[in-house]
Amino acid sequence: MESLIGLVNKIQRACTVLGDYGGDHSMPTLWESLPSVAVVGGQSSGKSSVLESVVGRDFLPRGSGIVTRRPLVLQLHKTEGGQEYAEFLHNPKIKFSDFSLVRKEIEDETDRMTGHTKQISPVPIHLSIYSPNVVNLTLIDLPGLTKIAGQPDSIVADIENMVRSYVEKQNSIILAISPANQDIATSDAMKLAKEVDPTGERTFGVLTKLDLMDKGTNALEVLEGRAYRLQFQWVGVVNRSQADINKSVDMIAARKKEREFFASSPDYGHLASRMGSEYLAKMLSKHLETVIKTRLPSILALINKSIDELEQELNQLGRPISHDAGAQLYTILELCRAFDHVFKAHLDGGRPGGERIYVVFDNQLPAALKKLPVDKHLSMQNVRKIVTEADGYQPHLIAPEQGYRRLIEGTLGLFRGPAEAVVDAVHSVLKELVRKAIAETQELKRFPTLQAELAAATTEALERFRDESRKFVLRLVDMEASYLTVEYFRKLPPELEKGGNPSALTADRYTEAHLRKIGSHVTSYIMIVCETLRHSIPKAVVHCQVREAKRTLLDTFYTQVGKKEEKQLLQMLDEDPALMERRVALAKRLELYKNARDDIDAVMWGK
Ligand SMILES: Nc1nc2c(ncn2[C@@H]2O[C@H](COP(=O)(O)OP(=O)(O)OP(=O)(O)O)[C@@H](O)[C@H]2O)c(=O)[nH]1
Repeated sequence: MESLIGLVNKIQRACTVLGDYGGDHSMPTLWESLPSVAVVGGQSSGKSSVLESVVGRDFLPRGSGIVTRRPLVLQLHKTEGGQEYAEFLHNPKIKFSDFSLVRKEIEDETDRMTGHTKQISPVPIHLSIYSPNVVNLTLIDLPGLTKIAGQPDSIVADIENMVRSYVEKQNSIILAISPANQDIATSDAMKLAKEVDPTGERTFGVLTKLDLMDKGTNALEVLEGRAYRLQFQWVGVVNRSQADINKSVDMIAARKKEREFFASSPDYGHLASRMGSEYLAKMLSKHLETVIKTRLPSILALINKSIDELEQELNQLGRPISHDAGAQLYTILELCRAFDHVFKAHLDGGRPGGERIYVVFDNQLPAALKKLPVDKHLSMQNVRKIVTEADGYQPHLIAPEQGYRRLIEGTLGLFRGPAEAVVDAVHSVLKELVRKAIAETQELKRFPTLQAELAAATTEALERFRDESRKFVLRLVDMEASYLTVEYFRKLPPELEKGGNPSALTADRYTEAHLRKIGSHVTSYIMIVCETLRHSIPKAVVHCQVREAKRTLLDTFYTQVGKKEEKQLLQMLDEDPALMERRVALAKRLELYKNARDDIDAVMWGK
């Protein structure tokens, strides 16, 4: 069975490759749920020394100022034998067996991310060490908490925030390093540990520099848990001094010296079996393994939940665009179809808006027709004027035929206005419905360019339908004026019959009663035409605009799209760049989670 620490190591590496190192809360993070050991302490407290003695190798950068500027995820893999080597995740091809080159690479890789500005970065460096002399363990080396004068406040705050972001996670085991030659009450590590883990249930206290304590004093108060109580026992260590380092005392010698220090110490002899770097490494490894074992089911549950969330969001965003022109054309047509479906639902029902067309026909048109100034046009004065003018110097013989025709033609001209108004009103409704349909078509949301092109194409089509419809309805009005319904007039009582005397007729041809009769005949005729138009205008409008919008709204657009080259098609399917980035990020995160699930499954089934 793969070791549990090995499993977490693997997932951790995948996290870094796929850009999950916590902090970004716009997406589920796996990194934050993985148990790990974070090493914290003030500057010069001995963090690097502890890490090096746990590994048994010199490999960490040294120097003045802030040396650790990026978190270093140090994964130790115990091997059954063979050569010791180190490997960086950012450059897995190189196996370092010279550990001084590892130090150089940590420095270079830190600079690659932060430049030479000496800034800090939360993006971790991953270093794996394979050796028969290590225990399986993952440690995260963090920048030293520092209050040293001369360093900018912003960096001090940045470091503190970064370190805190690591140790405040409930899955983090805190390895708090404090130097024994300093009052524990002033230890930076313990201050932070107390803040994020007040009950001390995930803090391991490590006391360094026991050899540097003033003669006659000892650290038993701390090591025996009386000065600062933690759930786990304190571990004391003795690392190489600066002088040892300068003299290149190797790690094997240093560990031996450390063992001897405790074994021979009158103060710490009774604690010797649980002191020193080797003990610390074994104890941490065991603890980490236990923590991982208990957390694994909840990590798996989190992974499954996150996979669902990520897949759901990815589905909403839609698949990425294919590079094949045929597939692109297909996608565009599918999107148009989706739009057309929504648009038709607005017109035919199911979605609101179509009923407004009926309102135009049922309210707006009758109201406009009612308001027409027919009475004014057929006023006595106007009737007289038109009738007398119509016959010129020749009096009409039987009936004022020309007068009738002119009066009717003139009045019917009034109907052009309401007819055009209906066309425009329906055009506005259709335009609005198209706008709504574009906005409501979920599938189109990610394609702003296609949306704009669809809007332009539909506007152009609707304008064409409107122009056609306008011509049609005006022609309906003109038709009424061109040829009158003769039956109506034939049914009127003949003028002659009334008086039976043509001279009497000529005499009263301009009398008020006669003119009023003409006006009333024309009015009745106009009312009949009005009733006809009230029905035929909506029919014409539906035929030319509404039915056409339903049948052929996108026909011209389809023809144009069919002629486009691959590049132009791709342009039409331009997506919002933020959305594309999001899709890529989600896909990467999903890959991470799926792989992690497979890895965990493999380990659990392998048990
Ligand atoms: N004598 C003695 N010196 C130690 C011990 N631990 C660390 N030192 C020395 O203390 C100095 C600082 O140790 P580091 O391990 O570099 O401390 P650090 O916390 O990593 O320091 P920064 O990375 O600068 O934050 C070095 O000169 C070490 O040799 C110890 O247990 N005994």
